[in-house]
Amino acid sequence: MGPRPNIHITDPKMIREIFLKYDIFQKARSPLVKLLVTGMADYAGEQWFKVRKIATPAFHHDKLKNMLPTIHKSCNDMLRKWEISVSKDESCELDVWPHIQTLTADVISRTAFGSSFEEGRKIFAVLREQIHLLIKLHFLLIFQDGEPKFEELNQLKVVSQILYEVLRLYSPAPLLTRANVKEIKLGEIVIPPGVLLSLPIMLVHHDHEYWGDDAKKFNPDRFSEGVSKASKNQISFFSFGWGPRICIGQNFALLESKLALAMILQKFTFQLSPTYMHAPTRGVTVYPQHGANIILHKI
Ligand code: HEM
Repeated sequence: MGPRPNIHITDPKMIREIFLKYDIFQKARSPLVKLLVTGMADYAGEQWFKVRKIATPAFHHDKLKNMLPTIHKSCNDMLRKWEISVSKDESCELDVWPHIQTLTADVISRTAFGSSFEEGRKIFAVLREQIHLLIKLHFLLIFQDGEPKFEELNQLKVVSQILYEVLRLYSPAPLLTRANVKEIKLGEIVIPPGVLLSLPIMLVHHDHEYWGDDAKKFNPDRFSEGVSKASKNQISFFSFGWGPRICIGQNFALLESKLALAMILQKFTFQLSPTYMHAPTRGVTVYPQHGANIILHKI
């Protein structure tokens, strides 16, 4: 679309090269996204390097561990509301999508503002522009294949596998874009400067060549030996991007999702509502167009 040539790159080797040469293949965003997202995710060169260096310790394992009680509080608030909803009949139908959106916003404001001012200031500088990225706890979409297999879910390993499989099938960012700042050879192709390169996560994530015959199926087992062994090619999964500019918040997002899911499953069982319509669509991120209606049963 438009006057700029745009090449879709689906070859994992080329995708890897684009992510590694991040100073040549720079992030390219539409003016609309630029309006919504400013900050580290949009910086390049020296400016990016400095901010990333400052922000990285805020996402260190120990820091995340300390955030756990805060995330726990936010999850509890959500679950309390669900308990009130089911209290009369021991079950009820609920569109949980707005609840999940509130949870992600709540966790971010508590973790960013609730910690010491200095720390909060640093984290918030990073998080401010990323709130939209947080609205992506897509675990409910796992129901697309019928009944969920939740019996084994008391093990966090299984929860991780489920989260990765949901991120594979419904990557919140379905496509990443780059533009090269100078002429460069990519594989056998010479690319003049300014060409748009689209990295279609959704296409690569659904490709039979890398994921096998069941590529379109929900099968968390494929992640049983970790992300790198889940597909035939090391870089076939890149919901969080890849390389030096990989998502800084990925462990934060996974921690929050795991905890939320584990807590929900301790208090509720659920089934898909007959009114649920499976129609994931793309806004700023991929989201369930008609909400996520489920029937909750209190345990
Ligand atoms: C499921 C949740 C998330 C997904 C799928 C996701 C996805 C991504 C992706 C694909 C990128 C790379 C974009 C590119 O290369 O063009 C990215 C970068 C980034 N993400 Fe996330 N993200 C998530 C959660 C978060 C959270 C929770 C935070 C902050 C707390 C965050 C902060 C960032 C930042 C700051 C960058 C830019 C990093 C850099 O340029 O060095 N993300 N994210």
